[in-house]
Amino acid sequence: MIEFRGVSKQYPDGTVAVEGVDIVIEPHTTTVLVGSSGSGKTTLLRMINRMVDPTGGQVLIDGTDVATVDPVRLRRGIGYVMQNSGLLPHRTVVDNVATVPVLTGVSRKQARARALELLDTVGLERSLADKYPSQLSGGQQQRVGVARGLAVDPNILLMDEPFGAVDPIVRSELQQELLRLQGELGKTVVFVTHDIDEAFLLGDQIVIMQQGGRISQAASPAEILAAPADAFVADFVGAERGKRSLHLTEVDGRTVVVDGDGRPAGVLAP
Ligand SMILES: Nc1ncnc2c1ncn2[C@@H]1O[C@H](COP(=O)(O)OP(=O)(O)OP(=O)(O)O)[C@@H](O)[C@H]1O
Repeated sequence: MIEFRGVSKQYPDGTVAVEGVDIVIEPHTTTVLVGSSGSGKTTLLRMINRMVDPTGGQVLIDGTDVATVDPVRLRRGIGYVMQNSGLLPHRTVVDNVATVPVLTGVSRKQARARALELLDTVGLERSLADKYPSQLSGGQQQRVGVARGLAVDPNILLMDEPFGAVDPIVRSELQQELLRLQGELGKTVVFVTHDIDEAFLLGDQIVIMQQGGRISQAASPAEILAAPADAFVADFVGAERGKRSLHLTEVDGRTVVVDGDGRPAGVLAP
């Protein structure tokens, strides 16, 4: 279990990124931190693996304050997947996945064998193993990033906008893949996104952040939809959903799909 207790973060320049946050993240569940740009999502995520240290409060993993754990040792049990995959460009796919296990003392041969298995796990052909990241599509690179995050077999997987930089179709595939993976692996996943639809799809728990790094609501998708905590949540959930809600209209005898802003999104085949 991951617990935030009264956590705040003020950066040295005075910016308050996170203010008095309390969250409980149950094991083997997915929690999505969602909110607009600058609402403190990445800062919160990075406090779990001590890439950022809080200036107030505590972050606990299974009851232990992470401030008391050596960061390098802590990160061995926590996978991290970032936007744009963060792969090393001069290393092959298999080496990118195997790098951290090798650093932690696993033999090269074993790490490579495990990396190849992980390519299977994330739905990549093993024939890609000896290619370089630039030879892969954006979606394939993100899958390698997920494989790398899983390489040390962590209990906790942190994902910072991992699907933000790919096109909507690939994004949808990656979301489905993550749901499948999570069903198989049952990690404790903490996922950051701007996209409320992505949050509703992936999250067991959704934490809606507002500017100034305060939580507006932390609850299941159903609870948030049924009873938004305040006008901010209602607006955030409603406005975002409205934008994406599609409806059909008839134009010149053809059925056109129109989004919530009135823009045509496609034409249905007759
Ligand atoms: N190292 C830093 N020094 C000073 N201010 C920072 C630093 N990192 C982040 N901030 C500020 O803290 C606030 C929260 O940033 P953070 O990146 O956590 O938000 P976010 O919700 O993840 O945003 P985004 O969705 O744009 O990534 C912002 O105002 C940001 O400018």
